[in-house]
Amino acid sequence: MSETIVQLEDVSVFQRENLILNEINLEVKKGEFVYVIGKTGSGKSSFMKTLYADLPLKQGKGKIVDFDLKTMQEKDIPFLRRKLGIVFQDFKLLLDRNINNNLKFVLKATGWTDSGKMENKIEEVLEKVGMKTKGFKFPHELSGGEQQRVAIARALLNDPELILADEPTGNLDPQTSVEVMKVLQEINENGRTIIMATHDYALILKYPHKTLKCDGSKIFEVIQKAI
Ligand SMILES: Nc1ncnc2c1ncn2[C@@H]1O[C@H](COP(=O)(O)OP(=O)(O)OP(=O)(O)O)[C@@H](O)[C@H]1O
Repeated sequence: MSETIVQLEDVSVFQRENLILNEINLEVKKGEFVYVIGKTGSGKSSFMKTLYADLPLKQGKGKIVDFDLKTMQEKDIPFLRRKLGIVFQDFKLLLDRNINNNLKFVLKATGWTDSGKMENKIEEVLEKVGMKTKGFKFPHELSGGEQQRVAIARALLNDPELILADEPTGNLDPQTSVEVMKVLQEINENGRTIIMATHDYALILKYPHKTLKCDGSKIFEVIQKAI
């Protein structure tokens, strides 16, 4: 029986007092790759934020990688985030240090202390995204696609059970988007669960996966032809 990574029952998503999405019922199993699509302002980011507990779950039931979104407290959030790898559109690398030190910073912040182990882990994740030789470079010395690959490497540092990617190709040209997508695809083929919000229909057609659409305060599965 495959493991459930996300389970939402009758969930509503609010931004302040405004209802953005409601009646969300969803199950994501280990190893799935799921897209979240929808027009600007339809609630994709709000949905993703609910999953990583940036927006509190006020209505409905939600479980994500063993955490109960309804009952979890502020102090539990860092522990949830350690089980997730989060990738944003704007990379969010620290500009004042090189790639190795960006990754080391995250490892130290999440409790790693052994220098040798940290170095091995950094090499391992950079290799996974094809950036093994670039660890000494600063973010501004890398292209957008390379920076996003580093951001994906950073998301892999703590072997997350789920990767949440919010418009990861939003700042990239079509060719670079495909390269970044290939990295995500490979990570998924190695068993990692991925939920990715995107506007990029070309990518969805090229790499078809289960697709959820946000529209009219609802989120529902669509088949390729209907996108
Ligand atoms: N911090 C906030 N405070 C209040 N309202 C917000 C906030 N963030 C988003 N909203 C509102 O919530 C709605 C959904 O926004 P959201 O960012 O989730 O949409 P989206 O589908 O991700 O859009 P985009 O594709 O442009 O990123 C919009 O009406 C937006 O104005």
